[in-house]
Amino acid sequence: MINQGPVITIDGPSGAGKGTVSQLVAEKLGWHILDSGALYRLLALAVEHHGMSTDDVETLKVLAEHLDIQFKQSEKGVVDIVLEGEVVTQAIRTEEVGNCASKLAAIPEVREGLLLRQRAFSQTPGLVADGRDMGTVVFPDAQIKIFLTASAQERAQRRLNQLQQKGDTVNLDELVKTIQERDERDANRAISPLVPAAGALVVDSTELTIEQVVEAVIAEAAKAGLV
Ligand SMILES: Nc1ncnc2c1ncn2[C@@H]1O[C@H](COP(=O)(O)OP(=O)(O)OP(=O)(O)O)[C@@H](O)[C@H]1O
Ligand SMILES: Nc1ccn([C@@H]2O[C@H](COP(=O)(O)O)[C@@H](O)[C@H]2O)c(=O)n1
Repeated sequence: MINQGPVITIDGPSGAGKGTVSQLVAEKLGWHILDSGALYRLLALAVEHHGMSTDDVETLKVLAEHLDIQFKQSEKGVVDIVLEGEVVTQAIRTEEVGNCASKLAAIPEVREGLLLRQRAFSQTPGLVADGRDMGTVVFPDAQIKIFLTASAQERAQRRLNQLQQKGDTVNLDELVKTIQERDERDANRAISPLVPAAGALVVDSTELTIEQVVEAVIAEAAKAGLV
């Protein structure tokens, strides 16, 4: 595998803060970012848009390899996620799409189809990659590996706040249940299960602020001589 520059991997369960922390660390370091969960979510949305069956795994693999996806820097400084010409930045963030993504993510052909696309994000000056198997499978040679977690209750509360800010009506108990179901599926699947990579620093953010988690990651990068 050719790694173009150093890689920091941030894996962990849903709502642990991976995306938020990855974004801030990447901004501080001036590095690229890979939101690998977005790729699984985009595939789930494409499967739904095309009314495809998830039984035909070879066709799913081809779709994963060739899906027309763009991450476009918009004028407002945010990244627009574009699927087959349509901006789907918000549409991929629902719990429903997350669940479909998690079901597709258990199919080996889907993971194979996305593997090289994910590795292609590794470019100089460096990459912060967030997901479930970044440190174990996609970037096993990464210089820094973080496993970011938090209690299911805290993660559900964070998700609730996030959804309420968008004006969605949600129920905390239902969110805890869906989050636990997704964790269970992600951690127990036969291929690339969600586990801390060997040598990963495990950070439990239940009692930490976002800034404290970012500092912990930057401190690791500094220890390794990356900053
Ligand atoms: N340490 C923290 N303290 C409080 N809130 C946090 C913390 N970390 C993240 N959050 C908030 O929790 C919510 C979920 O965070 P985020 O989307 O980054 O999680 P994630 O791990 O990437 O989730 P997913 O895997 O489902 O995409 C966001 O609203 C974020 O601002
Ligand atoms: N490296 C990854 C990233 C994600 N997944 C699966 O996709 C689902 C959605 O991911 P989010 O991070 O956007 O919530 C997730 O539940 C995983 O099933 C994955 O398998 N590997």
